[in-house]
Amino acid sequence: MIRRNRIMRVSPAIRAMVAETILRPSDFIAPLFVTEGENVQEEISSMPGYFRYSLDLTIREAKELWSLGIKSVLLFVKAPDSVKDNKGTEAVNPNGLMQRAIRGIKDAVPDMVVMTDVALDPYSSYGHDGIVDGIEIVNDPTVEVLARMSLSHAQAGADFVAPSDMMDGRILAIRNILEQNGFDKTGIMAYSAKYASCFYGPFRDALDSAPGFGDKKTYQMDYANSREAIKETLMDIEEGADIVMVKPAMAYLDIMRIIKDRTTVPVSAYHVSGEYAMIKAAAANGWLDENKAILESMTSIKRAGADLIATYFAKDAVRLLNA
Ligand SMILES: NCc1[nH]cc(CCC(=O)O)c1CC(=O)O
Ligand SMILES: [Mg+2]
Repeated sequence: MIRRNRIMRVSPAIRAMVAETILRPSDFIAPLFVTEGENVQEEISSMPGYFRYSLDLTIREAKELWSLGIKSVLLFVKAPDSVKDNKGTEAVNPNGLMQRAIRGIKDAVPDMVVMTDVALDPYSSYGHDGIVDGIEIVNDPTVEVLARMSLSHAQAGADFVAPSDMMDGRILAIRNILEQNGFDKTGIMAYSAKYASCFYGPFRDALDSAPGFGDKKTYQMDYANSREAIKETLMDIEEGADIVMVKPAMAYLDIMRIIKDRTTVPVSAYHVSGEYAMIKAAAANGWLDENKAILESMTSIKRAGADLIATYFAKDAVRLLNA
């Protein structure tokens, strides 16, 4: 025997020397769920250990994330039913919860890269990402609202808007409205290859945003497909996306690898709510070691090509890296 592969695995020191994939705090984007009120902290039933926070506590959380070395947050808001409609009225309210949250976080932690979810579902009386006509989610009227929504986030101080809606043409419309209004330093992180996935279930609990009828399969992608992910992603880049995203993560690492190899912009993964819930549930039963599962998952996502990882485990992962 002249080829002894195990030599490179003999000791922790040797393994560290040849490790190809190293996680860093700045790899992570921490999603935050903001709700109305003061001193409100509500645990999400299907996401144990993860909370909706009122703005005051969201700001406290953002400060802590920054102190740990996390450079970016991705904001979602839980809108009360009373402001939901079929037009996205609240989505463009300059004093809406999202707009206040952006200003609050940028005031308190100015260097934090604030990214914002752009889609109508938290504001939709139908729980859909766009405007509903009959049983259809209509594309072009939705794009028009998403563009205005993005502008209002930029005006509030968002560094990146993150359209998660999967309407056609929204990246171009958003880039145009930002340019026309002088926001030439506001970026777009496009959810480009976003699949219609059961793994978003806990997130919809968090925001009370489950679709009231049907599903999202006429706009989000069919998980049977991979080449379509290339088409979607290359088009988003042509339209002006600065970062593209593959979502969910663990069941889509093949897509991540393809997208990484076919593009030259940073690629983000979204390790979604159901992926978080699976690890939490197994760990709670003593069936998985939670910390090990987190590090293995995150390292694998990065190894597959992700430059950035949005994950509810961001804080845990960084604590583990620093431990
Ligand atoms: N468009 C809204 C949106 N933005 C991010 C997620 C899912 C995130 C997660 O599950 O963690 C969703 C839900 C959906 O598309 O139904
Ligand atoms: Mg698209």
